[in-house]
Amino acid sequence: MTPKRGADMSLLHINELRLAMQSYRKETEVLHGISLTVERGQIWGLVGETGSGKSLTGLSTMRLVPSPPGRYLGGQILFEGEDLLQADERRMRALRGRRMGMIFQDPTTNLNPVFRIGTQMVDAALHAAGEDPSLLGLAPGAGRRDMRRAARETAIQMLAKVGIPNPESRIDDYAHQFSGGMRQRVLIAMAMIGKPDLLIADEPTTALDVSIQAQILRLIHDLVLERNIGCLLITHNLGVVAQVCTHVAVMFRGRVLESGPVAQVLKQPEHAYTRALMGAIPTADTPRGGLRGLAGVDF
Ligand SMILES: Nc1ncnc2c1ncn2[C@@H]1O[C@H](COP(=O)(O)OP(=O)(O)OP(=O)(O)O)[C@@H](O)[C@H]1O
Repeated sequence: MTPKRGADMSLLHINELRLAMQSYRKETEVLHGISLTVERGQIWGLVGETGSGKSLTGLSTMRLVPSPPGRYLGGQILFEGEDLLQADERRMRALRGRRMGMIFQDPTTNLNPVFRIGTQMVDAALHAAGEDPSLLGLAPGAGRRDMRRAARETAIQMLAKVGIPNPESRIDDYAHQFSGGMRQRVLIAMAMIGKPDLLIADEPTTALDVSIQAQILRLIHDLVLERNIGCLLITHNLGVVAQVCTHVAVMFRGRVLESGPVAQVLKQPEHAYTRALMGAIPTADTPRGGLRGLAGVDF
């Protein structure tokens, strides 16, 4: 389907998105009209406490919320003007891995333990290239074998890019042979191999040691800006937002409370909830046990 041009050609424009989830005998609205616009070169932090709807917003963008239990009640998800709520599964499969990449919290659940890293990356690169050899730097008419070879070459380059030492030999290792931080780098390489225009990262560093977290966030930041793509970074940690994001949307109970450039929102938060989240960022001066909890606070 050719996207309709005109109305909104932002990279991603989520417009008044409403989603309900069915759970035992009852349907509950969980996203109450989310609006958000992501342009190239922007890293949007989606921040908020657990259950505020961050992951469902990210998953909706990739149309990965299963239905049932999910049901969209209204709104649009415009990807370069094409409404993904109207797209069929075939169209979404073509977009995922090619135009959109996703990184999840726990790399172990997203890397298949049975296959070598290289096999999974080559498959991802071939999926992204589809029938078009030029996407792997090959001339038209290149055969499957040439495409495989080029895909492996691309995978090695991508592993080098995300900082895996000796990628020519490490590509033939299995996921369990990598440390947690290295696995997350491999997952980033896999998400980026199809040269996506939009990257969605859901708590990509939560499972990692603090020292490794900063490196991985820096890597995502640099890749997004270098390739001039857009990124949605889902986190419950406003400190992460302050570290790498250009923009932030603060979510609370299925709504965006406030959004805008990070410098602006963090400097002059309009909402008490944002101020409370900021109070939860540890600083060098924070005494042990001195962080304020937000549980039970009603905004
Ligand atoms: N499969 C599901 N069935 C029913 N309700 C769900 C389902 N998945 C999520 N929800 C509900 O939707 C709301 C938003 O969930 P979501 O996972 O998007 O929150 P989140 O902000 O990403 O939280 P977390 O930081 O814990 O991942 C929550 O109230 C959650 O209970």
